[in-house]
Amino acid sequence: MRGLTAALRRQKAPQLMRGQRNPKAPDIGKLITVRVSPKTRARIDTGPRHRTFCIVSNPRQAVRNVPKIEQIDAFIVDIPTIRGHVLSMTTMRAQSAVIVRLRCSDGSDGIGEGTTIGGLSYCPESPESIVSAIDTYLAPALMGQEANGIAHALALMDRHARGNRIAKSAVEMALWDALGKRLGVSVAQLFGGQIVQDMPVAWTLASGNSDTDIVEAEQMIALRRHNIFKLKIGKRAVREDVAHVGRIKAALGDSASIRVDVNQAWSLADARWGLKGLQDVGCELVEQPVQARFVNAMAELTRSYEIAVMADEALGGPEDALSMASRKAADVFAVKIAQSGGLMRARDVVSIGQAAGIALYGGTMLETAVGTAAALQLFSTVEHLAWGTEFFGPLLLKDDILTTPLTYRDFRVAVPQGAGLGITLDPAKIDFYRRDKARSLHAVAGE
Ligand SMILES: O=C(O)C[C@H]1C=CC(=O)O1
Ligand SMILES: [Mn+2]
Repeated sequence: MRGLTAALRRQKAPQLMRGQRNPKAPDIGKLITVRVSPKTRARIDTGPRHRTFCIVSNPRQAVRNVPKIEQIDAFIVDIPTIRGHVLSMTTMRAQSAVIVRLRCSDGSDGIGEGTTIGGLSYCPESPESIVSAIDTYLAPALMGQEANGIAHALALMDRHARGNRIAKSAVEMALWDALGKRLGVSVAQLFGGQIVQDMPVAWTLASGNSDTDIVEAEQMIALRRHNIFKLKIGKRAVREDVAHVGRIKAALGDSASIRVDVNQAWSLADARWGLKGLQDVGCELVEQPVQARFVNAMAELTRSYEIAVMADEALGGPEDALSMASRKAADVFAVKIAQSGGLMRARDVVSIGQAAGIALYGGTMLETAVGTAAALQLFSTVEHLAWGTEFFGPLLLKDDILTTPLTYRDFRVAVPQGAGLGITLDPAKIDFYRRDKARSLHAVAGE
Protein backbone atom coordinates (compact mmCIF):
# COMPACT_ATOMS: atom_id res chain seq x y z
CA MET A 1 0.00 0.00 0.00
CA ARG A 2 2.89 2.38 0.65
CA GLY A 3 3.68 2.42 -3.08
CA LEU A 4 0.09 3.17 -4.00
CA THR A 5 -0.14 5.93 -1.41
CA ALA A 6 3.01 7.46 -2.79
CA ALA A 7 1.63 7.20 -6.30
CA LEU A 8 -1.56 8.93 -5.10
CA ARG A 9 0.44 11.69 -3.49
CA ARG A 10 2.40 12.29 -6.67
CA GLN A 11 -0.80 12.73 -8.65
CA LYS A 12 -1.05 16.42 -9.50
CA ALA A 13 -4.62 16.73 -10.79
CA PRO A 14 -7.68 14.49 -10.91
CA GLN A 15 -8.53 13.01 -14.29
CA LEU A 16 -12.14 11.91 -13.57
CA MET A 17 -14.78 13.64 -11.46
CA ARG A 18 -18.32 12.67 -10.44
CA GLY A 19 -21.09 13.84 -8.12
CA GLN A 20 -21.47 16.62 -5.55
CA ARG A 21 -18.50 17.91 -3.59
CA ASN A 22 -18.12 19.69 -0.33
CA PRO A 23 -16.91 23.20 -1.24
CA LYS A 24 -14.75 23.31 1.92
CA ALA A 25 -13.01 20.06 0.94
CA PRO A 26 -13.27 20.05 -2.83
CA ASP A 27 -11.07 16.98 -3.30
CA ILE A 28 -13.32 14.68 -1.28
CA GLY A 29 -15.51 12.54 -3.47
CA LYS A 30 -13.33 12.99 -6.51
CA LEU A 31 -12.50 9.94 -8.52
CA ILE A 32 -8.94 9.95 -9.65
CA THR A 33 -7.05 7.62 -11.88
CA VAL A 34 -3.42 7.14 -11.12
CA ARG A 35 -0.78 5.41 -13.08
CA VAL A 36 0.97 2.83 -10.92
CA SER A 37 4.64 2.94 -11.73
CA PRO A 38 6.24 -0.26 -13.02
CA LYS A 39 8.57 -0.18 -9.99
CA THR A 40 5.66 -0.10 -7.56
CA ARG A 41 3.81 -2.80 -9.48
CA ALA A 42 6.88 -5.00 -9.41
CA ARG A 43 7.12 -4.49 -5.66
CA ILE A 44 3.51 -4.90 -4.59
CA ASP A 45 1.55 -6.80 -7.20
CA THR A 46 1.08 -7.40 -10.89
CA GLY A 47 -2.25 -5.57 -11.20
CA PRO A 48 -3.29 -3.10 -13.93
CA ARG A 49 -1.22 -0.09 -14.86
CA HIS A 50 -3.95 2.40 -13.97
CA ARG A 51 -6.17 2.36 -10.90
CA THR A 52 -9.15 4.53 -10.01
CA PHE A 53 -9.67 5.71 -6.44
CA CYS A 54 -12.26 7.79 -4.69
CA ILE A 55 -10.63 10.42 -2.49
CA VAL A 56 -11.97 10.20 1.05
CA SER A 57 -9.75 12.93 2.48
CA ASN A 58 -7.65 15.62 0.90
CA PRO A 59 -4.40 13.83 0.10
CA ARG A 60 -2.31 16.97 -0.21
CA GLN A 61 -3.63 18.16 3.14
CA ALA A 62 -2.92 14.77 4.72
CA VAL A 63 0.60 14.71 3.36
CA ARG A 64 1.23 18.19 4.75
CA ASN A 65 0.07 17.07 8.23
CA VAL A 66 2.33 14.05 8.57
CA PRO A 67 5.62 15.26 10.04
CA LYS A 68 8.71 13.70 8.57
CA ILE A 69 12.13 13.27 10.11
CA GLU A 70 14.20 15.99 8.48
CA GLN A 71 17.45 16.23 10.43
CA ILE A 72 19.33 14.26 13.09
CA ASP A 73 22.47 15.70 14.69
CA ALA A 74 24.59 13.73 17.15
CA PHE A 75 27.52 15.21 19.05
CA ILE A 76 29.62 14.54 22.14
CA VAL A 77 29.69 16.77 25.20
CA ASP A 78 32.61 16.21 27.61
CA ILE A 79 31.63 17.31 31.11
CA PRO A 80 34.07 16.90 34.05
CA THR A 81 32.90 14.89 37.08
CA ILE A 82 32.90 16.41 40.59
CA ARG A 83 35.55 13.84 41.66
CA GLY A 84 37.22 10.75 40.27
CA HIS A 85 34.63 7.94 39.99
CA VAL A 86 36.55 4.69 40.59
CA LEU A 87 34.97 1.63 38.98
CA SER A 88 36.49 -1.84 38.65
CA MET A 89 37.32 -1.28 34.97
CA THR A 90 38.14 2.44 34.81
CA THR A 91 38.32 5.71 36.72
CA MET A 92 36.09 8.42 35.27
CA ARG A 93 37.14 12.06 35.47
CA ALA A 94 34.65 13.27 32.91
CA GLN A 95 31.52 11.94 31.28
CA SER A 96 31.33 11.95 27.48
CA ALA A 97 27.65 11.99 26.64
CA VAL A 98 26.21 11.81 23.14
CA ILE A 99 23.37 14.26 22.62
CA VAL A 100 20.97 13.88 19.70
CA ARG A 101 18.92 16.70 18.25
CA LEU A 102 16.18 15.67 15.85
CA ARG A 103 14.12 18.05 13.70
CA CYS A 104 10.88 17.27 11.91
CA SER A 105 9.29 18.81 8.81
CA ASP A 106 6.55 20.55 10.86
CA GLY A 107 9.18 22.40 12.91
CA SER A 108 8.87 20.13 15.96
CA ASP A 109 12.06 18.81 17.51
CA GLY A 110 13.29 16.26 20.03
CA ILE A 111 16.33 15.66 22.21
CA GLY A 112 17.89 12.32 23.05
CA GLU A 113 20.98 11.00 24.79
CA GLY A 114 23.11 7.90 24.29
CA THR A 115 25.81 7.54 26.89
CA THR A 116 28.24 4.89 27.97
CA ILE A 117 30.95 4.78 30.64
CA GLY A 118 34.73 4.86 30.34
CA GLY A 119 35.16 4.92 26.56
CA LEU A 120 35.08 1.30 25.40
CA SER A 121 35.90 -0.20 28.80
CA TYR A 122 32.30 -0.71 29.97
CA CYS A 123 30.56 -2.10 26.90
CA PRO A 124 31.02 -2.53 23.13
CA GLU A 125 29.87 1.03 22.31
CA SER A 126 31.90 4.20 22.84
CA PRO A 127 30.84 7.86 22.54
CA GLU A 128 32.64 7.98 19.20
CA SER A 129 31.03 4.78 17.89
CA ILE A 130 27.59 6.04 18.94
CA VAL A 131 28.04 9.26 16.93
CA SER A 132 29.46 7.36 13.97
CA ALA A 133 26.62 4.77 13.97
CA ILE A 134 24.03 7.57 14.03
CA ASP A 135 25.72 9.74 11.38
CA THR A 136 26.62 6.95 9.00
CA TYR A 137 23.76 4.46 9.27
CA LEU A 138 20.83 5.38 11.51
CA ALA A 139 20.19 8.99 10.48
CA PRO A 140 20.35 8.30 6.70
CA ALA A 141 17.94 5.35 7.16
CA LEU A 142 15.43 7.58 8.96
CA MET A 143 15.53 10.68 6.76
CA GLY A 144 12.09 11.43 5.32
CA GLN A 145 10.37 8.76 7.45
CA GLU A 146 7.21 9.61 9.39
CA ALA A 147 8.23 11.01 12.76
CA ASN A 148 5.16 9.55 14.50
CA GLY A 149 6.10 6.01 13.53
CA ILE A 150 8.53 5.21 16.34
CA ALA A 151 8.09 1.43 16.18
CA HIS A 152 8.73 1.60 12.44
CA ALA A 153 11.79 3.79 13.00
CA LEU A 154 13.17 1.25 15.48
CA ALA A 155 12.54 -1.60 13.02
CA LEU A 156 14.32 0.40 10.30
CA MET A 157 17.29 1.07 12.58
CA ASP A 158 17.47 -2.67 13.37
CA ARG A 159 17.44 -3.43 9.65
CA HIS A 160 20.31 -1.04 8.98
CA ALA A 161 22.47 -1.77 12.04
CA ARG A 162 22.94 -4.77 14.25
CA GLY A 163 23.58 -4.15 17.94
CA ASN A 164 24.48 -0.51 18.65
CA ARG A 165 21.74 -0.36 21.24
CA ILE A 166 22.87 2.90 22.83
CA ALA A 167 22.95 4.69 19.47
CA LYS A 168 19.44 3.46 18.63
CA SER A 169 18.24 4.39 22.09
CA ALA A 170 19.47 7.98 21.67
CA VAL A 171 17.55 8.42 18.42
CA GLU A 172 14.43 6.68 19.73
CA MET A 173 14.49 8.94 22.81
CA ALA A 174 14.55 12.05 20.60
CA LEU A 175 11.58 10.69 18.63
CA TRP A 176 9.58 10.21 21.86
CA ASP A 177 10.47 13.72 23.01
CA ALA A 178 9.40 15.20 19.67
CA LEU A 179 6.15 13.20 19.61
CA GLY A 180 5.29 14.27 23.16
CA LYS A 181 5.98 17.92 22.34
CA ARG A 182 3.89 17.73 19.16
CA LEU A 183 0.95 16.26 21.06
CA GLY A 184 1.48 18.45 24.12
CA VAL A 185 1.86 15.46 26.46
CA SER A 186 4.70 14.00 28.50
CA VAL A 187 6.63 10.90 27.41
CA ALA A 188 5.21 9.25 30.56
CA GLN A 189 1.74 9.86 29.13
CA LEU A 190 2.77 8.16 25.87
CA PHE A 191 3.77 5.12 27.95
CA GLY A 192 0.44 4.90 29.76
CA GLY A 193 0.63 7.78 32.22
CA GLN A 194 2.48 8.71 35.36
CA ILE A 195 1.82 6.62 38.49
CA VAL A 196 4.39 8.33 40.74
CA GLN A 197 5.60 11.94 40.95
CA ASP A 198 9.06 11.16 42.30
CA MET A 199 11.21 8.19 43.25
CA PRO A 200 13.98 7.20 45.69
CA VAL A 201 17.45 7.94 44.35
CA ALA A 202 20.70 6.22 45.38
CA TRP A 203 24.18 7.76 45.27
CA THR A 204 27.35 5.91 44.29
CA LEU A 205 30.32 6.07 46.66
CA ALA A 206 33.34 5.54 44.44
CA SER A 207 36.12 7.86 45.56
CA GLY A 208 38.41 4.87 46.01
CA ASN A 209 38.90 5.63 49.73
CA SER A 210 36.75 4.40 52.66
CA ASP A 211 37.16 7.55 54.81
CA THR A 212 36.32 9.88 51.93
CA ASP A 213 33.29 7.71 51.12
CA ILE A 214 32.06 7.86 54.74
CA VAL A 215 32.34 11.68 54.83
CA GLU A 216 30.57 11.93 51.48
CA ALA A 217 27.76 9.60 52.64
CA GLU A 218 27.28 11.54 55.88
CA GLN A 219 27.02 14.80 53.92
CA MET A 220 24.42 13.27 51.60
CA ILE A 221 22.33 12.06 54.54
CA ALA A 222 22.60 15.45 56.29
CA LEU A 223 21.50 17.22 53.08
CA ARG A 224 18.60 14.72 52.83
CA ARG A 225 19.73 14.00 49.27
CA HIS A 226 20.53 10.27 49.49
CA ASN A 227 20.34 7.48 52.07
CA ILE A 228 20.83 4.60 49.67
CA PHE A 229 24.46 4.06 48.71
CA LYS A 230 25.98 1.88 46.03
CA LEU A 231 29.66 1.17 46.57
CA LYS A 232 31.83 0.41 43.59
CA ILE A 233 34.08 -2.54 44.33
CA GLY A 234 35.96 -5.23 42.40
CA LYS A 235 39.26 -3.43 41.85
CA ARG A 236 40.93 -4.64 45.05
CA ALA A 237 41.20 -8.13 46.56
CA VAL A 238 37.83 -9.54 47.69
CA ARG A 239 38.84 -9.49 51.37
CA GLU A 240 39.85 -5.79 51.16
CA ASP A 241 36.62 -4.92 49.38
CA VAL A 242 34.52 -6.68 52.03
CA ALA A 243 36.44 -4.82 54.77
CA HIS A 244 35.82 -1.49 52.94
CA VAL A 245 32.08 -2.17 52.71
CA GLY A 246 32.01 -3.29 56.35
CA ARG A 247 33.64 -0.04 57.53
CA ILE A 248 31.15 2.10 55.65
CA LYS A 249 28.16 0.09 56.86
CA ALA A 250 29.43 0.23 60.47
CA ALA A 251 29.87 4.03 60.23
CA LEU A 252 26.42 4.67 58.75
CA GLY A 253 24.44 2.00 60.61
CA ASP A 254 20.71 1.80 59.96
CA SER A 255 20.55 5.33 58.55
CA ALA A 256 21.54 3.98 55.12
CA SER A 257 20.99 1.08 52.76
CA ILE A 258 24.33 -0.25 51.50
CA ARG A 259 24.68 -2.06 48.19
CA VAL A 260 27.67 -2.88 46.00
CA ASP A 261 28.42 -3.06 42.28
CA VAL A 262 31.26 -5.35 41.23
CA ASN A 263 30.89 -4.56 37.52
CA GLN A 264 31.70 -8.17 36.48
CA ALA A 265 35.12 -8.21 38.16
CA TRP A 266 34.87 -11.47 40.16
CA SER A 267 35.31 -15.08 39.20
CA LEU A 268 32.67 -17.45 40.56
CA ALA A 269 35.09 -18.54 43.31
CA ASP A 270 35.75 -14.89 44.29
CA ALA A 271 32.03 -14.23 44.25
CA ARG A 272 31.26 -17.10 46.63
CA TRP A 273 33.61 -15.59 49.22
CA GLY A 274 32.51 -12.09 48.37
CA LEU A 275 28.77 -12.67 48.76
CA LYS A 276 29.25 -14.55 52.02
CA GLY A 277 31.39 -11.71 53.42
CA LEU A 278 29.12 -8.95 52.13
CA GLN A 279 25.96 -10.34 53.67
CA ASP A 280 27.78 -10.82 56.97
CA VAL A 281 28.68 -7.10 57.12
CA GLY A 282 25.10 -6.01 56.38
CA CYS A 283 25.28 -5.28 52.66
CA GLU A 284 21.82 -5.74 51.10
CA LEU A 285 22.49 -6.27 47.43
CA VAL A 286 25.30 -7.16 45.04
CA GLU A 287 25.18 -6.02 41.43
CA GLN A 288 26.70 -7.99 38.54
CA PRO A 289 29.35 -9.86 40.57
CA VAL A 290 30.53 -12.00 37.62
CA GLN A 291 30.77 -11.53 33.87
CA ALA A 292 27.52 -10.83 32.06
CA ARG A 293 27.76 -14.01 29.98
CA PHE A 294 28.11 -16.30 33.02
CA VAL A 295 24.41 -16.82 33.50
CA ASN A 296 24.81 -20.15 35.32
CA ALA A 297 27.14 -18.51 37.84
CA MET A 298 24.60 -15.72 38.39
CA ALA A 299 21.91 -18.39 38.94
CA GLU A 300 24.08 -20.24 41.47
CA LEU A 301 24.80 -17.04 43.41
CA THR A 302 21.14 -16.04 43.32
CA ARG A 303 19.97 -19.27 44.88
CA SER A 304 22.88 -19.77 47.33
CA TYR A 305 22.91 -16.53 49.39
CA GLU A 306 20.45 -14.33 51.23
CA ILE A 307 21.96 -11.14 49.79
CA ALA A 308 20.00 -10.00 46.70
CA VAL A 309 21.76 -10.48 43.35
CA MET A 310 21.10 -7.85 40.70
CA ALA A 311 21.72 -8.21 36.95
CA ASP A 312 23.06 -5.12 35.16
CA GLU A 313 25.50 -5.68 32.28
CA ALA A 314 23.79 -9.06 31.68
CA LEU A 315 20.63 -7.22 30.59
CA GLY A 316 21.00 -6.07 26.99
CA GLY A 317 17.29 -5.90 26.23
CA PRO A 318 14.21 -8.15 26.34
CA GLU A 319 15.92 -11.31 25.04
CA ASP A 320 18.49 -11.20 27.84
CA ALA A 321 15.76 -10.43 30.35
CA LEU A 322 13.81 -13.49 29.24
CA SER A 323 16.91 -15.68 29.43
CA MET A 324 17.89 -14.36 32.89
CA ALA A 325 14.34 -14.76 34.18
CA SER A 326 13.84 -18.26 32.84
CA ARG A 327 17.18 -19.37 34.30
CA LYS A 328 16.43 -17.70 37.65
CA ALA A 329 19.73 -15.84 37.32
CA ALA A 330 18.82 -12.69 39.29
CA ASP A 331 16.66 -11.47 42.17
CA VAL A 332 16.61 -7.92 40.77
CA PHE A 333 16.83 -6.33 37.31
CA ALA A 334 18.71 -3.03 36.96
CA VAL A 335 16.77 -1.69 33.99
CA LYS A 336 18.60 0.87 31.85
CA ILE A 337 17.10 2.57 28.82
CA ALA A 338 20.40 2.81 26.91
CA GLN A 339 21.52 -0.74 27.64
CA SER A 340 18.08 -2.09 26.73
CA GLY A 341 18.12 -0.37 23.33
CA GLY A 342 15.59 2.37 24.02
CA LEU A 343 12.50 3.22 26.02
CA MET A 344 10.22 0.65 24.40
CA ARG A 345 12.68 -2.15 24.98
CA ALA A 346 13.40 -1.02 28.54
CA ARG A 347 9.63 -1.19 29.12
CA ASP A 348 9.72 -4.74 27.75
CA VAL A 349 12.48 -5.64 30.22
CA VAL A 350 10.33 -4.21 33.02
CA SER A 351 7.36 -6.33 31.90
CA ILE A 352 9.45 -9.50 31.73
CA GLY A 353 10.79 -8.80 35.22
CA GLN A 354 7.28 -8.16 36.53
CA ALA A 355 5.93 -11.33 34.91
CA ALA A 356 8.76 -13.40 36.43
CA GLY A 357 8.43 -11.92 39.92
CA ILE A 358 11.87 -10.28 39.67
CA ALA A 359 12.26 -7.04 41.63
CA LEU A 360 13.05 -3.84 39.71
CA TYR A 361 15.59 -1.04 39.99
CA GLY A 362 15.99 2.00 37.73
CA GLY A 363 19.60 1.92 36.50
CA THR A 364 21.77 4.59 34.92
CA MET A 365 24.69 4.87 32.52
CA LEU A 366 25.61 8.06 34.39
CA GLU A 367 23.73 10.11 31.84
CA THR A 368 23.35 13.87 31.87
CA ALA A 369 19.94 15.30 32.77
CA VAL A 370 18.63 14.42 29.28
CA GLY A 371 18.91 10.63 29.64
CA THR A 372 17.98 10.95 33.30
CA ALA A 373 14.77 12.81 32.42
CA ALA A 374 13.88 10.06 29.95
CA ALA A 375 14.39 7.46 32.68
CA LEU A 376 12.21 9.49 35.06
CA GLN A 377 9.46 9.70 32.45
CA LEU A 378 9.52 5.99 31.73
CA PHE A 379 9.91 4.71 35.28
CA SER A 380 7.18 7.01 36.57
CA THR A 381 4.80 4.67 34.73
CA VAL A 382 6.04 1.63 36.67
CA GLU A 383 4.06 0.98 39.82
CA HIS A 384 6.68 -0.68 41.99
CA LEU A 385 10.45 -0.20 41.92
CA ALA A 386 11.31 -2.35 44.94
CA TRP A 387 14.94 -1.17 45.02
CA GLY A 388 14.35 2.44 43.90
CA THR A 389 16.62 4.12 41.36
CA GLU A 390 20.09 5.53 40.85
CA PHE A 391 19.06 8.47 38.65
CA PHE A 392 21.76 10.75 40.05
CA GLY A 393 23.85 11.16 36.86
CA PRO A 394 23.57 14.98 36.63
CA LEU A 395 24.79 15.32 40.24
CA LEU A 396 28.07 13.57 39.43
CA LEU A 397 28.83 16.22 36.80
CA LYS A 398 30.36 19.61 37.50
CA ASP A 399 27.77 21.31 35.35
CA ASP A 400 24.20 20.82 34.18
CA ILE A 401 23.16 21.24 30.55
CA LEU A 402 19.49 22.12 31.17
CA THR A 403 17.97 25.56 31.61
CA THR A 404 16.15 24.19 34.69
CA PRO A 405 17.96 21.35 36.45
CA LEU A 406 16.12 18.28 37.75
CA THR A 407 14.91 18.45 41.37
CA TYR A 408 16.52 16.28 44.05
CA ARG A 409 14.91 16.60 47.47
CA ASP A 410 14.14 14.47 50.53
CA PHE A 411 16.07 11.45 49.19
CA ARG A 412 14.00 11.52 46.01
CA VAL A 413 14.19 12.83 42.46
CA ALA A 414 11.13 14.41 40.85
CA VAL A 415 9.72 13.58 37.43
CA PRO A 416 10.04 16.71 35.25
CA GLN A 417 6.69 18.10 34.18
CA GLY A 418 5.83 19.41 30.71
CA ALA A 419 5.59 18.02 27.22
CA GLY A 420 7.97 15.37 25.90
CA LEU A 421 10.85 14.73 28.28
CA GLY A 422 9.88 17.91 30.14
CA ILE A 423 13.30 19.53 29.75
CA THR A 424 15.06 22.29 27.78
CA LEU A 425 18.73 22.26 26.81
CA ASP A 426 20.81 25.29 27.70
CA PRO A 427 22.36 26.26 24.34
CA ALA A 428 25.32 28.09 25.91
CA LYS A 429 26.25 25.03 27.99
CA ILE A 430 25.96 22.76 24.98
CA ASP A 431 28.20 25.08 22.98
CA PHE A 432 30.70 25.18 25.81
CA TYR A 433 31.00 21.41 26.31
CA ARG A 434 30.71 20.22 22.70
CA ARG A 435 33.81 18.29 21.74
CA ASP A 436 33.49 19.31 18.08
CA LYS A 437 33.57 22.99 19.07
CA ALA A 438 37.28 22.35 19.75
CA ARG A 439 37.31 23.28 23.43
CA SER A 440 39.51 20.60 24.92
CA LEU A 441 38.49 18.79 28.10
CA HIS A 442 41.74 19.89 29.71
CA ALA A 443 40.92 23.50 29.06
CA VAL A 444 37.49 22.98 30.63
CA ALA A 445 38.86 21.10 33.63
CA GLY A 446 41.61 23.71 34.18
CA GLU A 447 39.27 26.67 34.39
O1 LIG B 1 25.81 0.52 37.35
C1 LIG B 1 26.77 0.71 36.63
O2 LIG B 1 27.44 -0.27 36.33
C2 LIG B 1 27.16 2.03 36.08
C3 LIG B 1 26.92 3.22 36.86
C4 LIG B 1 25.71 3.40 37.59
C5 LIG B 1 25.98 4.07 38.72
C6 LIG B 1 27.36 4.21 38.81
O3 LIG B 1 28.00 4.75 39.68
O4 LIG B 1 27.93 3.58 37.76
MN1 LIG C 1 26.11 -1.68 37.49
